Amino acid sequence: MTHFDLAIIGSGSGNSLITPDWDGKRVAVIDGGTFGGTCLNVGCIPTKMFVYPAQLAAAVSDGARLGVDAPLAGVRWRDIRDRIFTRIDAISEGGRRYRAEELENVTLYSEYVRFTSPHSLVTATGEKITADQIVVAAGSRPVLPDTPGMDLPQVHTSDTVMRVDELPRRVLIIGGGYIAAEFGFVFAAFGTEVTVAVRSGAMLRSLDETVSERFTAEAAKQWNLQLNTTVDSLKENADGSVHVVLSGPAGTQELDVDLVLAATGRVPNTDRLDVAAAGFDTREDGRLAVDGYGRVLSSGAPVPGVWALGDVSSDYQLKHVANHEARVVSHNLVHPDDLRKADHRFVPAAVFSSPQIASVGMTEEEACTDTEARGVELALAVQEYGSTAYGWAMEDSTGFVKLLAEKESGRLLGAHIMGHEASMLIQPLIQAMEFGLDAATMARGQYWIHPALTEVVENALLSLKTTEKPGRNRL
Ligand SMILES: Cc1cc2nc3c(=O)[nH]c(=O)nc-3n(C[C@H](O)[C@H](O)[C@H](O)COP(=O)(O)OP(=O)(O)OC[C@H]3O[C@@H](n4cnc5c(N)ncnc54)[C@H](O)[C@@H]3O)c2cc1C
Ligand SMILES: NC(=O)c1ccc[n+]([C@@H]2O[C@H](COP(=O)([O-])OP(=O)(O)OC[C@H]3O[C@@H](n4cnc5c(N)ncnc54)[C@H](O)[C@@H]3O)[C@@H](O)[C@H]2O)c1
Repeated sequence: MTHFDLAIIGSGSGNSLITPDWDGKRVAVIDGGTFGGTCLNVGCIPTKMFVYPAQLAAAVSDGARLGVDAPLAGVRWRDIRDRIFTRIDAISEGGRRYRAEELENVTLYSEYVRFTSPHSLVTATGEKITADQIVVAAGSRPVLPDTPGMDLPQVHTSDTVMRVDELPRRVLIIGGGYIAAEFGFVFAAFGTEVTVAVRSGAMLRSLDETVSERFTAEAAKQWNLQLNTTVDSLKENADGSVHVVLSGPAGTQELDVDLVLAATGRVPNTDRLDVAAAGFDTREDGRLAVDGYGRVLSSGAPVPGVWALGDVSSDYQLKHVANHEARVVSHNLVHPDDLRKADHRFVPAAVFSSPQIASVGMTEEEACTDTEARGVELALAVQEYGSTAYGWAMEDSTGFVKLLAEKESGRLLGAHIMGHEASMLIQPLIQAMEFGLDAATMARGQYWIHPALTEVVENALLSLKTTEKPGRNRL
């Protein structure tokens, strides 16, 4: 039995908890997977490193529309893959080595672990660990549908698909969420024939309805998008390809593909931690239950010295949220008399597909319910990229900014952007929401560079027709 001041389960966002506050104290970092967790190894970072070259390839193909004829000579998948993972694997290994070998007060256990009581753990090889404080940052993992044939080696999840040896000629993606949207774009831009099978009638259904509707329409132009469709079975053909049977509105369809990507959501890793042995509460979807300070709950009450953060417990499976929660827990671990709460009021997210999407705050449906319940009027504006000078330059016909605000106060309730660099355009709107800047002041209280694409945000704010008086001088 080895005792620590702090034990951290998970080296993703959990790794950032080892601040100078812990110098001279005994810390255990426990991770049975690849050091650095999901975002670094199989998530945000490698996907975006594929998305960027995909954008280059797509821009070349799109050039003819603007009078630039530049044929795409080819995409070197292996070179792209190796460049990405040479860089990432070195970062992961460097982080592992630093924790395992260079920090004297830190012990790294490269094993999976489970609870035996609220403050004691046992590793897969039977090593017993106890700690005064434990942080569960064990993340989530992909979940596969129970379709016959899902165990074929040609079936991948986001954990493995980025490392395949060859760019597949034909891909089936199952699911209509974030991962389907991003990988659909990457594969299609690289020249793969992409079929996306979605159970419901639209992609990205968790997002604002206008975004979901318009993105689905754009996706249908780029991929063989099969809506209201289930995958009935997958079978290996003699040539190593996969025979797929789908059921949809047109009846049964059959097709052959070279690779299948299951992008059907992620489940928290709580079930592998035996949290029942520690008496911790879980939510209906399996997440570990925490309070606003990140304290793990047991029968609704915080367990002293046990914390959780990130995908294993959060309402959001997003890295910037896991990072924020890690900062909150990091503070709370060493300031028991001055606990901080996580701020989940305005959590933004972006989907790095084509078109790109970014959103923050309420969807239209949520804003309608919210304003109705509070008896206030809702203001809504949809501003097309194509209505601004930069939109003309791009000959853009799909991008838009949608804003939702309280009519009288001009307080922004939600912002949704689809189009070129949506993830960057949204940042001033996130800032306005977080710092309470009203729409009219935001629109007229500052200069907007002409003719930058940000003018579409300025015009969307002006189009809101809120009735409030701007709080600062008009420019
Ligand atoms: C393909 C993909 C793309 C993504 N893109 C984005 C993006 O662009 N932007 C964004 O904000 N988010 C993105 N995400 C989500 C983001 O990666 C996660 O929200 C984030 O990484 C979660 O961090 P975490 O610290 O909670 O968990 P993780 O980083 O998953 O860390 C958990 C660690 O715990 C270890 N572990 C689990 N169980 C045990 C156990 N019992 N014992 C010991 N160790 C254990 C695991 O091995 C893992 O290393 C993406 C996710 C995926 C899959
Ligand atoms: N850019 C980003 O921030 C980013 C990118 C990728 C992933 N992520 C995070 O990772 C999470 C997981 O991504 P994801 O795309 O796997 O999940 P998701 O929840 O976004 O989408 C899952 C999709 O699979 C469908 N589905 C679920 N079970 C199914 C089944 N049995 N058969 C057919 N379809 C099924 C759902 O209806 C949905 O369309 C995301 O929710 C997101 O939080 C974020």
